[in-house]
Formats: sequence, C-alpha cells, structure tokens
Amino acid sequence: MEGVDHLADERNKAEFNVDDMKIIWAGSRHAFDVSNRISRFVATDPVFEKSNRALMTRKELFKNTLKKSVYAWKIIKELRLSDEEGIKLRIFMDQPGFLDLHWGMFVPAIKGQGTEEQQQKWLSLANKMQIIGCYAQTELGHGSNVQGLETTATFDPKTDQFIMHSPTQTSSKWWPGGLGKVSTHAVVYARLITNGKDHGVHGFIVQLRSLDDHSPLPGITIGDIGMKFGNGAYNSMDNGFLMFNQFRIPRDQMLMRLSKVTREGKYIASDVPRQLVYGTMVSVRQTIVSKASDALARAVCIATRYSAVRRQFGSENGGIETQVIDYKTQQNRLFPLLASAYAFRFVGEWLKWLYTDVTQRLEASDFVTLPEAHACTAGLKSMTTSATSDGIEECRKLCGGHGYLWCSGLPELFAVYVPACTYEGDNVVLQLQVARFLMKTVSQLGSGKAPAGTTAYMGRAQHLLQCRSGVQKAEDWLNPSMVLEAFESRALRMAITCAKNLSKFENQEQGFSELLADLVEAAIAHCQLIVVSKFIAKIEGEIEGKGVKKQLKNLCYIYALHLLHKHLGDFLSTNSVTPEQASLASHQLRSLYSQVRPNAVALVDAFDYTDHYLGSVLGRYDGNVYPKLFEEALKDPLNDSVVPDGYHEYIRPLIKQNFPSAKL
Ligand SMILES: CCCCCCCCCCCCCCCCCC(=O)SCCNC(=O)CCNC(=O)[C@H](O)C(C)(C)COP(=O)(O)OP(=O)(O)OC[C@H]1O[C@@H](n2cnc3c(N)ncnc32)[C@H](O)[C@@H]1OP(=O)(O)O
Ligand SMILES: Cc1cc2nc3c(=O)[nH]c(=O)nc-3n(C[C@H](O)[C@H](O)[C@H](O)COP(=O)(O)OP(=O)(O)OC[C@H]3O[C@@H](n4cnc5c(N)ncnc54)[C@H](O)[C@@H]3O)c2cc1C
Repeated sequence: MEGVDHLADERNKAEFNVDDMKIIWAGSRHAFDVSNRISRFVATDPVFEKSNRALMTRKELFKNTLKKSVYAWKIIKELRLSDEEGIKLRIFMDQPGFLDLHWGMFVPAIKGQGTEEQQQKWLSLANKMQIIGCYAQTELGHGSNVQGLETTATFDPKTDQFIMHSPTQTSSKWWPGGLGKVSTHAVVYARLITNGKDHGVHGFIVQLRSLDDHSPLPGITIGDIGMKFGNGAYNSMDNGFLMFNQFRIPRDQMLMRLSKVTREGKYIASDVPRQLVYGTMVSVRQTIVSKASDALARAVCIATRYSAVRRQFGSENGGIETQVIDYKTQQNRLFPLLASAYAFRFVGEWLKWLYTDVTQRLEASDFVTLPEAHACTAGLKSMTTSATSDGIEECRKLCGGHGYLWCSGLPELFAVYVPACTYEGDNVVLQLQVARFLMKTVSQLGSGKAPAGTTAYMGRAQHLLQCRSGVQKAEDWLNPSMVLEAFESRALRMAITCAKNLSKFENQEQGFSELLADLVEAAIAHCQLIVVSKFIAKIEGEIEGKGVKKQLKNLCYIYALHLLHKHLGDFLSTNSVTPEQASLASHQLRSLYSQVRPNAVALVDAFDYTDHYLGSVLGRYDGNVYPKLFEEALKDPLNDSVVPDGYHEYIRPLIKQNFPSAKL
C-alpha cells in the first residue's frame, strides 16, 4: 500500500534516538545537514534520475553522464556550493564519470607536485573547468609496478621541451578514467630522461585535445578501452588508452615541486623523499576508506530492510510467517556487515585525521610519519575494499532470489564497487607494502627506537609474546582491554613468525617472495587490529544521544568477535586465545545479535540514505516491496507487448514443428 510504512513496527522497537545516531554517522551536525540537504536535492531533480541506466546503450549512458556532470557543475556554480557541498553532490549523483578524476586526482596531483607558479597557472583553469584533466599513470604492461612504467619524457635542450613518447605497445597508457573521450589534459607519469640518464618516473602536465574542436593533438592517439564488468555500472566512465609519438611539451610542464630540470637540462633532485611523487595515490586511498563504509552501508541498508519485510516458514496454524531477519543464520551473516559499515566509518574518520596530520608535517619538511601514513592508507584501503566487495555480494545472497534482480540495486552496486579492490593499488600488492613496513618495524625492535603510532603495541613485544588471554566468561569479551590484547598478540605473533622465517633465508628478497602469502596474512591481522582499536577508541570517547553509545558498543564487539571467529585459525595457532575462550566469544556474539535485532532497521535508517541514492526496490524506506517489484517488472521493454518480437520467426515455427529443412 502506498503511503504506509511497512517497517513502522521495526522502527518503534528501536532503543536509541535515530536522529542522534545520524549525527554520529555523518561525523558532525554540520556534515549531517549538508549531506541531508544535498541528497534530497539530488533525489528530487529529474536530471539525476538513474533507474533507467541499465537499459541504456554505452553511448547513451556516456552522454547521460556528460549531461549529469555538466548539470551538477552548473548547479555548483550557480548556487555557489562549497567544496564540501560539491563533493556531496557528486557522491549522491551516483554515476562514475570524468568529474571524479578531474577533482579527485588531476587537481590534487597538481596541488601536491606542482610549484607555486604551476599551481597558479593550471589550477586557475582547472578550478573553473576550462580544462578537464585525468590521471594517466597505468600502462598496458604495468600498473602495480610504477617503477616499471615505460613512457619516456626526454629533455631536448635545443628547444627547451620534453619529448613524450610511447616506445612500445605495452607503454600505452591504459585505464585512466576520463581519458578516453573527455579530458583535454592529463597528468602523465613518464620516465624522465636528461642527457641520456634515466631519472625514474615523474609527473608532467600534457594537453591531449584541442580546446577548440576536441580533436586529439598531432602526435597523440587516444580512445576508450571498451566495455567493463556489468551492464551500466562503471561503463559511464570513459577509461582510456593513450599513445605518444614524439609529442612535445614545454619544460615548465614537468611538475617541479619535488625535483627540477634546468634550462641546461640539469636534473636537480630535492631532498624530500622521492615517494612523494606517489602522494596523490595516498590521498585518494584515504578517501576510498570512507567510501567503503558508504558502499557497504548501502548494501547493508537494503539487506536489513528487506530481511525485516521478507517472511519464510514458521507459521503455526496459518499464522504469520517468520521474518527472515529473525533467523540466527541471517543475523550471523548480516549483523557483522552492519558492524563493519560502522567500523569502517570510524577508521575512515581517523585516517582522515592521520592524512591531514602527515600533510601538515610534510609542509614543514617533517617526513617522520610518512611511512606510517603510507602503510595505513595502503593497508586500510586494501582491507576495507576487500571486505566491502565481499559484503555487497553477501547482501545480495541475503536477499535471496530478488537480490539478483537489477532493481534490488545490489548487482549494480557490486559491479561499480568491485574495481575498488584493484584501482589505486591492487589489494594484495598494497598489503605487501604493509608487510614490508611491519618487517622493518620488527627488525628495529630492541634497537632503542620505540615503535610509534599504529605499531606502538609492538613496543610491548615481551608482554604480548608471553601473555595468555584472561577471558574466563563470555562477558569478558566485552572488556576492551581483553579484546585489544587478543588482537595485538595475534598481530604481533604473526609478524614475528614471519620475521623469524625470513631470517632463515640468506637472501631477504628471495625469502620475502617465498613467504608472500604469510606476509599478507600478517598485514591483514595488523590492519584488523587498527580498525578494532579505532572503534574501541570511538566508543570510549564522548558520545551524545539517548541509547546511542550502547548500540555502538554492541556493534564494536560484534565487529571484533566476528573477526575472531572468522580468523580463529590465526588466534588459536598463535595461542592468543584457547578453544574454550573462542567458544565463549561465539556465545557472546549470539547474545549481541539478540541485542542488535530490535535496533537493526533503525541502525540502517541512521545512514540517512534517500530511496534515490539506494536505488533499490528491496531497500525502500517504507518497505513496500512487492507491489513495487511488479511495477519495475512491467517497465521492462520485454513487457511492452504480450507477444514478443521473434515469436513469428522462432517460437511459432518451433511449436508448429515447421522449420525450413536444415542443411549441414
Ligand atoms: C568522501 C570522498 C569523496 C570523494 C570524491 C572524490 C574522490 C576521488 C575518488 C576518485 C574515484 C575513484 C576512481 C578510481 C581512480 C583510480 C585511479 C588509479 O587507479 S591511479 C593508479 C594507481 N596505481 C597504483 O596504485 C599503483 C600501485 N603501486 C604502487 O603504488 C607502487 O608501485 C608500490 C608502492 C607498490 C611500489 O613502489 P616502489 O617505488 O617500487 O617502492 P618499493 O616497494 O621499492 O618501496 C620503496 C619505499 O617507498 C615506500 N613507499 C612506497 N609507496 C609510498 C607512498 N605512496 N608513500 C610513501 N612511501 C611509499 C615504501 O614503503 C618503501 O619504503 P622503505 O622500505 O624504503 O622505507
Ligand atoms: C576501474 C578502474 C579504474 C582505473 N582508473 C585508473 C586511473 O584513473 N588512472 C590510472 O593511472 N590507472 C587507473 N586504473 C589502473 C589501476 O590502478 C591498476 O589496474 C592497478 O593499480 C592494478 O595494477 P595492474 O592492473 O597492473 O595489476 P597487476 O599488477 O597486473 O595484477 C595482476 C595480479 O598480479 C598480482 N601481483 C602483481 N604484483 C604482485 C607482487 N609484487 N606480488 C604478488 N602479487 C602481485 C596482483 O595481486 C593481481 O592478482 C584503473 C583500474 C580500474 C580497474
């Protein structure tokens, strides 16, 4: 029934104030107000309609993305939206496109690696969108191995220019978003060569297309790399290829904040770490962690509301059947994902703080926390995107058959989200960076240099290697220090075992290669510890709102104890817990699920998602699922006529056994 809230009973059961939780989820009242206002604005503007996306051809989808993006930009300008509001507008527009790369990578790359003059010149154009830029790093032959890029930028002292060239097919740029059809400019990463010497990979601003007729400039071959995973989905983005044939750019288009080439062709490296050339990736990895919580929350919101609407079995004497959310198996799959969405939110907030802190330090030439910032952004990007991709797929299964329908919103969400495990660094490659950082930290234990930040726990190695968990009853698993100690001792013991095994190899690099799988496991254990510890820090801080803290505590312990359950092999093999303690954790987990159950729908309402943003018949706020599923089905073009096209050509001859005779 239209206008009826089918989930009202669920909402009435909530034991906390949802409006207060909305503020906690958003991060502040101000952030909530902006998010709430912009999401409603987008939801009610017909230009941002998106339900028809799956039926569009690639060309229609691309053009629709252009229309929405340009309209969004017009709104941002005309209504003088702040940066924060503009970002929200792009998020709620919910259609990947060139704006993401222009604002998310091109502009930050110039800000981070350009000199003052370069910033003034290029950002004044980019900020007005008089030029549109992308981030052209990955090539056909190399993505993960950035040092292996082949594109060259050779300085020609005669003309004071760099000659950009793609010497091989594998050196073609391949993947950059916005490159294929839209960008007029790119930050291109290429090997800098001066006086015959290769100085490694550096960034260059390169104009790709004419600003008059959009044709590629002479010496540039450019196009779209073709359809990607899923219908609609990420195909709104023009990921592109690019080849240079001796294409010339002025010397001052090398991004020269970190190192310079003089008029004479002399290379001057600054004394800052060369890894700062990777700075844009670090900044985007940090934002990807917050976006993971956003994507997982969308899937969980759909699965939770639908699980409360859906009923199967359990009716006695023709009475009402059981809501599937009441099955313990459903709770055991769903509630840890709900808890993970909250956990990633809070670790995302913390990571933003860490990133802001390292940026300020770098400006003051303090590089001490750079390795930690790199390890945290890389590891948490990897861990949260992997968990979110798996979580979205689990939510699809939690919705049974209807989850497989496009209009559930889950197939498209999965297809758009899953490349996050690959872009901005393959998730395994990134965990190996964390592992290197951990091995280095372990090797320095006892050297007098106390580990700091997220590895501070390693400074208590003596205790953590010997301690035995003090958990004796199920409620002890609600004691933050007992939970933390179990995670710390597991992470430390795994790291130390790796280090010991590594030391058995004469050649460290060969040892590292042999032990890759164990090293990744150790890195994941460390990242999980970070997320658990930041969630605990959150619930130990000040939290306003009726009943809010209690809910967050429940979710925090669900998050930690389900990880313990999932990785029990690690916890047992490192003697961080005993089998009896593990079974007490499972007992506590069941009790926490029962406490979350009456609050589940309200906990996803706290995400404050509009039906437009969710884009899901199953996740509708009012729970009016069944009539709407019919409405959606009837909109399908196959239902335009009752007798389908092809009937006379194929179905009728088949039924009437009236085929033209076959010839082999
Ligand atoms: C709410 C949000 C709203 C948002 C709105 C907009 C947001 C924007 C979002 C945009 C939408 C997203 C669209 C998708 C965009 C995808 C773009 C891409 O994929 S672009 C393409 C992305 N591509 C990739 O991600 C490629 C992945 N590959 C790589 O990053 C590198 O090749 C590597 C790290 C794997 C190795 O690098 P290599 O040079 O071989 O280094 P070694 O291993 O030999 O280590 C040497 C030393 O360096 C250290 N160090 C390393 N990195 C860093 C760092 N970043 N820093 C500091 N340090 C670093 C390392 O620790 C070591 O230290 P030590 O031991 O000596 O002390
Ligand atoms: C949707 C999308 C958008 C993108 N947008 C951009 C963009 O805007 N700009 C841009 O420059 N790039 C972009 N990329 C490229 C992206 O950054 C790379 O694809 C990514 O960094 C992974 O690199 P790769 O493709 O070389 O993977 P590979 O490194 O070839 O990975 C293949 C397999 O090898 C494994 N592997 C690789 N190296 C190691 C190792 N050392 N140890 C163990 N295992 C290893 C990986 O785990 C993986 O399983 C995009 C990619 C996608 C999918």
